[in-house]
Amino acid sequence: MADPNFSFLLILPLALLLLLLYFIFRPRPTTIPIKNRHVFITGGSSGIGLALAHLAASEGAKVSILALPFDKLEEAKNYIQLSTGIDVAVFAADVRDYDAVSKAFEAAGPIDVLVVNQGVFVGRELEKQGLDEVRFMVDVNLMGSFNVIKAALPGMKDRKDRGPGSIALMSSVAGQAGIYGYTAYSASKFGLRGLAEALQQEVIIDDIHVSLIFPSATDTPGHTKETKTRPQLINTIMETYGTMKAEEVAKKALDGIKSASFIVPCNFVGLLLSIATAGLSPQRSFIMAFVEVATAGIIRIIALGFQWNWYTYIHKWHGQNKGPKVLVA
Ligand SMILES: NC(=O)C1=CN([C@@H]2O[C@H](COP(=O)(O)OP(=O)(O)OC[C@H]3O[C@@H](n4cnc5c(N)ncnc54)[C@H](OP(=O)(O)O)[C@@H]3O)[C@@H](O)[C@H]2O)C=CC1
Ligand SMILES: CCCCCCCCCCCCCCCC(=O)[C@@H](N)CO
Repeated sequence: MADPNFSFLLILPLALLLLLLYFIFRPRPTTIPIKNRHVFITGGSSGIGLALAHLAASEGAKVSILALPFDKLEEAKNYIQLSTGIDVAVFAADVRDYDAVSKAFEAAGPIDVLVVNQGVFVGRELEKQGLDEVRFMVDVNLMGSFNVIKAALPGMKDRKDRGPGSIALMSSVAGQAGIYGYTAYSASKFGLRGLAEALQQEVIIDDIHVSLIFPSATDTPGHTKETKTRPQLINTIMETYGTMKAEEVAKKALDGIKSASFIVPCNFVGLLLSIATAGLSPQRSFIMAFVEVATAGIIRIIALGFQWNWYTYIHKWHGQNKGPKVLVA
């Protein structure tokens, strides 16, 4: 049997740490109701956005979706209406066009939950990627999110006695770690994190709660299209981590929004990454804060293990087994 004094010495500091974190963790927990609320989803015509729109409608939300003016928008509306019986409002706009986005929000009326989900991705090494493709990703994923939030925020702030609001941003695990072939995409998604961390401080007094969602690779029309054109090296690296279903990601995302979590991982790898990159992000669960503090060292070792694995792999791919070639004069 362990010496009781020894157990006490071990448990006491942990208990004190838990107590300290309980007093300091901010912002305080809250919950975001979904039933009978107006949930507005950009990029709601396909993949993760469509699955989320369907799930929110089936939980009794009034759902609006925004996407480019293609047939998919009407198809999505009919699909959700047929399977849930809930009427869906659709708005055709390019998130890169602020005026068009603004008009959509004027027509949509007050929003309780805004999900900024639209996104484009073309995996390719920067050297082989044109600046037009780089700009495309930054414009749609990052600037497009600014356009959407700027256009929606005044109406969301004006909500009188409507209960807590939410702004959720769809990032990616490539927005937590830089991944080979994703210089532009990762930059656009890392950008969302700065936006989200600062925005949460600005809108907390309006009872608006920001969530940043980090899906791993997910089986969607956008993903299927991308895997056909991206370099084989990316496909091989990604294969290790598997692919989630859009419905699974939607469930994790909606649960994260409901519990007003700032960081929302969607699978185990995402959870590891969330702890590894906790940094100065808000934390609404003191238990998670405790996990972050208690595992910081070991998580860093695991992260370094991943880097070791990736770099070894990249060198092998280029026909080198022992790391970078050293030029000897
Ligand atoms: N699938 C994956 O592996 C992962 C995806 N993500 C992120 O999840 C989000 C959704 O991705 P996913 O469902 O896979 O993608 P899809 O390509 O299947 O769907 C993207 C959605 O965004 C809309 N969209 C694209 N460009 C614009 C634009 N300029 N203006 C308005 N709407 C636009 C599309 O509309 P339209 O159909 O009209 O073009 C569509 O509704 C993205 O932000 C993506 O970065 C994150 C991690 C992994
Ligand atoms: C401490 C622990 C560290 C764990 C690191 C694990 C890294 C996982 C990499 C998963 C690759 C999925 C990228 C999705 C890119 C994307 O967003 C898609 N749109 C592109 O298809």
